[in-house]
Formats: sequence, C-alpha cells, structure tokens
Amino acid sequence: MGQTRSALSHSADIPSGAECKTGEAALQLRICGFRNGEKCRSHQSNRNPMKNKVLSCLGRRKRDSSPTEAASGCGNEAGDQAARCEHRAGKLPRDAVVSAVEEHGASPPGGFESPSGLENNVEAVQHVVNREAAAGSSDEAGGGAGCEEPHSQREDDASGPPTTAMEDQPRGGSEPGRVVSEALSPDTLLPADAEGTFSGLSPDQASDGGQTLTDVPAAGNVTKRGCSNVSGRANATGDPSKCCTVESRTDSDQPPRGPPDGHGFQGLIPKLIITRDPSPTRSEGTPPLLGVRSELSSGSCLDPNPDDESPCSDSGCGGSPALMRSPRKLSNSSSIGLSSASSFEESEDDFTGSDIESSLSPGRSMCSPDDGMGNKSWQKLKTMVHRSPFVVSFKKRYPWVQLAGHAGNFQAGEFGRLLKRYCECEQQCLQKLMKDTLRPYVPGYYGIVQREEQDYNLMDDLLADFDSPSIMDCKMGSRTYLEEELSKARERPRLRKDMYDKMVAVDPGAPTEQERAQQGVLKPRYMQWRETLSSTDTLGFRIEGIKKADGTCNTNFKKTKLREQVMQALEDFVAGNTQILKLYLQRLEELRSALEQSHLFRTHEVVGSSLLFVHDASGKAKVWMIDFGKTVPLPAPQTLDHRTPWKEGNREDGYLWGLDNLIEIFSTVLPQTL
Ligand SMILES: O=P(O)(O)O[C@H]1[C@H](O)[C@@H](OP(=O)(O)O)[C@H](OP(=O)(O)O)[C@@H](OP(=O)(O)O)[C@H]1O
Ligand SMILES: Nc1ncnc2c1ncn2[C@@H]1O[C@H](COP(=O)(O)OP(=O)(O)O)[C@@H](O)[C@H]1O
Repeated sequence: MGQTRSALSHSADIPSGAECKTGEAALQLRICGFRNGEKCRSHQSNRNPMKNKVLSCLGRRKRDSSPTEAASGCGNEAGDQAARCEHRAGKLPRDAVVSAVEEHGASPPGGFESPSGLENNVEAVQHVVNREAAAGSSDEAGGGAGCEEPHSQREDDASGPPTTAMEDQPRGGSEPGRVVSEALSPDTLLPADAEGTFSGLSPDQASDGGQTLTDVPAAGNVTKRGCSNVSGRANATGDPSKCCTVESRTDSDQPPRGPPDGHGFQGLIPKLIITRDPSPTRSEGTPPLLGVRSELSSGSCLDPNPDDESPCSDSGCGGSPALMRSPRKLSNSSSIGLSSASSFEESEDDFTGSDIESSLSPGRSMCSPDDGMGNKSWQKLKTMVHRSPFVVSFKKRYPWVQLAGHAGNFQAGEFGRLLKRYCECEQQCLQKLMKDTLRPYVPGYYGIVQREEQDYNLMDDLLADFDSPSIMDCKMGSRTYLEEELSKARERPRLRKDMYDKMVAVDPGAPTEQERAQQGVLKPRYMQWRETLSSTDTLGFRIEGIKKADGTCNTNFKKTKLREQVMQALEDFVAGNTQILKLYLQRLEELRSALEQSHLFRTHEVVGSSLLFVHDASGKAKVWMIDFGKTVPLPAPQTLDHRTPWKEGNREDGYLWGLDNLIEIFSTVLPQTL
C-alpha cells in the first residue's frame, strides 16, 4: 500500500496522581452521573479506567502476557496501571448521562427470566442516555474540537431514529450518547514511502513500559499540527501544551523530533524500514508493507500495553477518559478468533451440550490453527470457544457467539440486547447511525450502561431473532488500521510481542530477521501482513469467521485470499441454499445503496468494521454492519467515496470497493447453487 505519511496521531500527557482505583464493584448497571467539565474521570469511583482492573473485574480473559512480556521489565504493574490510568485521565469526559430504561419504552415484553447470577444486574439495568452536546453534529462539521473540553451543554434528545428507512427500529427509542467535536489536520501528511529512522525511548515509556521510539523520517515533510484528534479524543484539560504538536520540517537531516507531547528522547536510534509486499494490490502506487526493522536500544522492552493504538484502545488516541474508563482491547483477544463473551459465561447458566463445544473436539473442530502447526496459543483458543447461552425475553434461550474481535468485550444484556465494552468512538458513531440512512443496517443502539464499574454500549443482539443461526463475520475495507495508527507507529513505535507471536503462529517465516531478533512487530506492519495474507488487500474484505447452524465454527480464514477460496467459503456458509444467497445478495445491494446515500458514511473513515451475516433454517437471512470502533469522522469538508484506492493521506478505506466485490462474488456463487 502506498505509504505516505499523515500525522493524525496525538498523545496525552499523563497527569500525575490520577486516581486509578475503582470503588467496590457495583453489581448493577446504573445511571452514570457526570459532572460537566469534569476532567479526570479516573477519580470517579464508578469508573473503571484500568485495563487490568477491568480484566480482573471480568475475571475471564486477560492480555496474553507471554513470559517474554512478563519478564520484559517495563515497569512494575502498579506503576503501569497508574500510568495508564493517568494517561486515560487526560481524555475526554462524558458530559451527562441520565435516564433509565423505563424512559425509553424498553420494558421487557414479558416473560423475562433472569439468568442465574444476573438478577441484580437485570433489575438494575439503567439506560444511560447522554445528553448530546449542543454541537450535535460534529460529524457534519467534520470534526474540529481538537483538544478542547467537550461541550458541557447537552441537548435532551429523546427522539428515536427516523422512521423512514427504518427497517429495524431499536427496541428502545431513546437517543443516547453524545457527540464530541473532533479535529483533524488534513495538511499534515508525512512523506510517502518513508524509510524512517526511529530514535530513542520517549519518556512515556517509563510510565507505560512500552517500547516507545521516536521517529525521524528519512525524508520528511512534517508539517505542524495542533491538537488534532482524529477519534474525538482530546486532552481533557484542554491544555494546548498537552496536545500533539509536530514541528514543520522538510529536511531529513533535521535532528530527531521528540514525541508529540514535546518530550525529548534518549537512547539509541532504531531504524524503520518500509518493505514492499509483492502481493497484488489495488492501492495506488506501489503500496508497501510496513516492514519494520528496529534496531532497538539495549535494555528496551516490548510493549506490554499494546492497546493504545486505535480509537478504542485504552490509551491510544490520546486523552479520552471515556477510554480510560473503558479499555476496549485485550491485546491478543482477536487472536482468539471465536470466543464467547466472557460475561455471558459469567452471568449465565452453563449451557451443557453446546454444539460448539462439542464441535471443538479434535474430530470436529474447524477452529484450527491457520497453519495447522498446533501452535500453543492457537490451541488455547480452541479451549476458549464455547457457547454462552443466556435467557432473554419471551423465555427464549439461545446461545450467543462472538465470532471475532476482542475477548471479554461483550456481556449479555436483556430484551435481546447486548453490552459491548464502551468505546467512545463507537458510541459516537452508533449514536449518529441512529439518525442515518444506515439505521436499518446497524444494531439498534440504546446508550451507555454501567455494570460493575465498567461502561458499555448497549445495542441490539443481532442473533436474538434467529434460531440456531449461521453467522459469518466479514471485515470490510482494504485497510484495517487507521491512518492515525500508522503515523502513531512512526512517531511512537511500539513493538508488539503479541502480534509477533500471532504472526509466527500462522507463518513462522513471516517476521523479518530484525523482527525475530526483536520478538516484536509494529501494529501496522502486523495489520498489513494480515491484509496481504488474506483477501483484504485484493478484494477489499476478508472473512473473519463462520459459525454454522450445526455448531461448527471456523476462524481459519487468515489465508483465504483468492476469489475462489472466498466463493467456496460462502457456498459452505449457506450450505448451497439458493434462497439464503438471494436474500443476502438483495440485502447487500440494498446496503450498498444506503451506504452511497449515507451522510455518515461519506464523512467517515470506516476501518475495521465488519458485516455480520446471519441466517437460520427458517429461511431468514440478514446482514448488518457492526464494529465502529475505528470509524472516525473526517475533517470538513472532506468526504470519501470508499472506492478510490488508498494513498496515505486520502483516508480512503476501500469499503465500497470491497462491498462491490462481495456482491459480485455472491452473484457468481448464486447461479452455482441453482
Ligand atoms: O485479528 P487479529 O489477527 O487477531 O488482529 C487483531 C484485529 O485486527 C483487531 O481488529 P478487530 O477489532 O476488527 O478484530 C485489532 O483491533 P483494533 O484494530 O480494532 O484495535 C487488533 O489490534 P489490537 O487490539 O491492537 O491488538 C489485532 O490484533
Ligand atoms: N450486535 C451484535 N449482535 C450479535 N453479535 C455481535 C454483535 N456485535 C458483535 N457481535 C459478535 O461479536 C463479534 C465481534 O464483534 P466486534 O464488534 O467486531 O468486536 P470487536 O470490537 O471486539 O472487534 C462479531 O464477529 C460477532 O460475532
């Protein structure tokens, strides 16, 4: 992929003394109070700013801390926690949250049966509605708040989504959430095809223990940028000094610049080498893989806090207390491939005789390692796969499956809803989607709820209306990381041991010699490797996972790249059912039209979002868009057509190009099933 550079990243200073400790876990969902102008959410006892705390609260999954990572000596845990908390403490507060589920007409349709251990939670479910800031359409404005405090004034918007174009009304009907203005600096492109030289360890390494290096582009055109905040996160203090600022520079011989917070750096200078992947691609120019060869200073360590590189990462986008309270990432979680939501397990009766569980016996399991190598980490994933049923309205009992994504991100909600770990970026997007033409194609969104001191986005469970559904997750787009993540990797490169391990698990030969020596890769490098290994790069989408009605599941699609391979997977998914294929095709075409008309879509970079295909034996088949954790507004008046090949800086994501291909492939498969 064409490697130009943008400078959308930012960082947040970590105020000292931020209190990270949460109070006693409240075993309820409850109204989230919020004081206007609050600057450090970590002081709220009902917040859960700590990733580790979250993990310990959920008590199910945690970061894959390999011995190497554990022994990396990057600071003690308490210190790391404090640092991370403080880091997040510099992020945007949520202004106001009030409301209860009853206000939104979401009373149970009757017959709700609380699952074991969930009674308190269910009873106490409170629908938290953010009063949207006065600037209710920051997206329309194209962002622009930068590092400012969010608006404290909120509009009381209890209106539901528009009834037009609403195939699926949310079961609630309130308009939760808030919009936070955002700012981007469109003129902050860094040079293409850069071979950067990274230098030193930035001061924040000491706090988060991460492998943070400071880049020095070999040839550069680094323009000055201010408090840009691509994901709506900003320095909660509003202190410009805490905003990311990169000095203008065009001379590669300039001394290395420090991290965005203005700190200097020390240490040896590792080197970033952009390598080129020979795979066919549609990106403009000669899009390279971001191969990174860092010559790390001795004594440096790998990043034990790898989740700070995308909007929903705990510390990644610089300065949102929303993130602070709700770290989204479990670093190795996606490698799980198929997992159940941890809290479904926690809160529900065990469901014995799970077909998925039984499918995981060696004889049946399809969730095998990509390369069949039996790598330990992948083996471990298999044992984590199981169904987690929960009781919902109408006393319907059904299993819930998380096909991809981050483990522990989901909890059972009620009334056919589920809770996804709060991510501010996703919250803002879902909120806006409730008013967009895309509304029928996304899960209904009901606001933010809190459970056990963790905030969640409450949304429709798309499986709720299906019986023994077959499910497919297709990640859309030709790029799976934000431009921001790329620039961030250059500015503050963090080696990801977990990603290195995932890479090696699939292909031991994939890491470069340097990466092998470092036992780590940068996130964009890993993501690009995944893209070129799969059909993302060549078709603009990839299959992440498939679970079939018979309980078999397959997340072994990392190397599914060729059109024919995809076709085969689709055929298998629908079991040759022509009717289902037709319905899917029709739905995809409708979705395409809706996308082409969507204001939100036009004005957002949509990265890492998936299409969730669901059908069952009754003949129902639907497709929804999910996962908006990396759907970020563009600076006005920029828009995307989502088909133009990506060239860094244009922010095109290839979503529609991928959808075109997907539709075309479905159209090809269809006659073959007749
Ligand atoms: O699928 P595998 O190969 O495991 O890689 C995962 C997926 O790309 C995740 O995307 P998604 O959330 O769409 O599944 C991504 O999360 P984000 O890009 O959303 O952050 C993870 O990054 P980390 O969360 O940084 O580990 C990355 O490790
Ligand atoms: N609204 C939903 N209804 C039903 N299943 C969902 C829903 N959202 C996500 N899932 C399941 O969870 C998986 C991961 O979702 P995603 O939003 O991509 O998580 P993450 O943000 O952790 O990547 C999906 O593949 C799907 O199986």
